[in-house]
Amino acid sequence: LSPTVNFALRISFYCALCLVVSALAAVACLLVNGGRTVKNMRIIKAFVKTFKYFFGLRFEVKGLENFKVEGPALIVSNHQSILDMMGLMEVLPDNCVQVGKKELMYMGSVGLIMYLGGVIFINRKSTSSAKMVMSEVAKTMVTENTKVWVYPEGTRNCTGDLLPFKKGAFHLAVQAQVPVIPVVYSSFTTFYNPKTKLFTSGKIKVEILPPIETKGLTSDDVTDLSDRCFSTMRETLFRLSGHPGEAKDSS
Ligand SMILES: CCCCCCCC/C=C\CCCCCCCC(=O)SCCNC(=O)CCNC(=O)[C@H](O)C(C)(C)COP(=O)(O)OP(=O)(O)OC[C@H]1O[C@@H](n2cnc3c(N)ncnc32)[C@H](O)[C@@H]1OP(=O)(O)O
Ligand SMILES: CCCCCCCCCCCCCCCC(=O)OC[C@@H](O)COP(=O)(O)O
Repeated sequence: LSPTVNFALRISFYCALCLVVSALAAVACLLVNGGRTVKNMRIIKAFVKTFKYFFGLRFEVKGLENFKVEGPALIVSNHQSILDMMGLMEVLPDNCVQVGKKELMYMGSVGLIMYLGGVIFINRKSTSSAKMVMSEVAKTMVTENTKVWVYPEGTRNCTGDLLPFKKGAFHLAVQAQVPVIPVVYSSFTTFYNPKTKLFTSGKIKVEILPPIETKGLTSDDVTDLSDRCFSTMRETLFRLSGHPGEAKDSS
């Protein structure tokens, strides 16, 4: 098979798997929990955790104990590909919902399963409405004791580096006065590259970093908090991906 055909087949298979399994999982969620609730994430996680075996992907996870903070927290991680849903579900703590773009809601059964799992949809094209939704989330995550997972790059990026962070996630953490827990996935570039049509089996290193406290911080500290997270995550990304040189060059 030519690499292009092989890539197309594997990606199509991934999408088909997501669509079919989402439909099955939606039935399970409705039967068990009856509607939209973060409790459904446990069911979704159990299904998605089997996907890695179809693609020969292995996860090596470090730092899971850093999720064991009492109460709500904001989790931020790097976003490389639609394949990230496997890595997300590999480590997802209980009572945790994700922030996603609203377009995802219209992906058939995949949109339905996200809705049932409690995913918070934002309109990226309207900063003011996205900010409003996220301020609301800052309140509910405290009263309902949930964790929130945000991809602060705001879009997929499979270059082996990080895009500059959007601020919304860090405003959210400061408004809710909850700790920020960074999670870093090693670069996919050795086994997955949509530009060169590469998609083979591979190993992904995942590291959950220690929580960064935000108690007492105000909106004036958001940029600083975001910059701190960015530099620790970028360093970790290069270390996990085995490019220690790049970490030095980039200062
Ligand atoms: C069973 C099988 C199933 C198979 C299938 C699997 C299903 C699995 C189920 C479930 C998994 C679900 C997985 C979902 C995955 C989704 C992934 C995505 O969709 S990633 C895209 C969306 N995510 C984001 O975009 C990040 C969040 N974005 C932000 O936070 C942005 O900041 C945003 C949208 C709020 C604004 O973006 P701006 O482009 O306008 O950029 P800015 O620079 O950040 O903001 C502009 C100004 O507004 C201020 N600002 C932002 N937020 C603020 C706030 N809350 N309060 C006050 N000021 C704020 C900022 O400080 C900035 O101002 P100054 O430049 O600093 O002066
Ligand atoms: C109506 C039928 C539509 C068919 C859809 C095919 C199903 C595809 C399944 C893939 C499911 C994986 C979930 C993907 C979540 C994700 O990773 O979204 C990417 C966006 O966050 C980032 O936005 P951007 O990079 O800016 O497009």
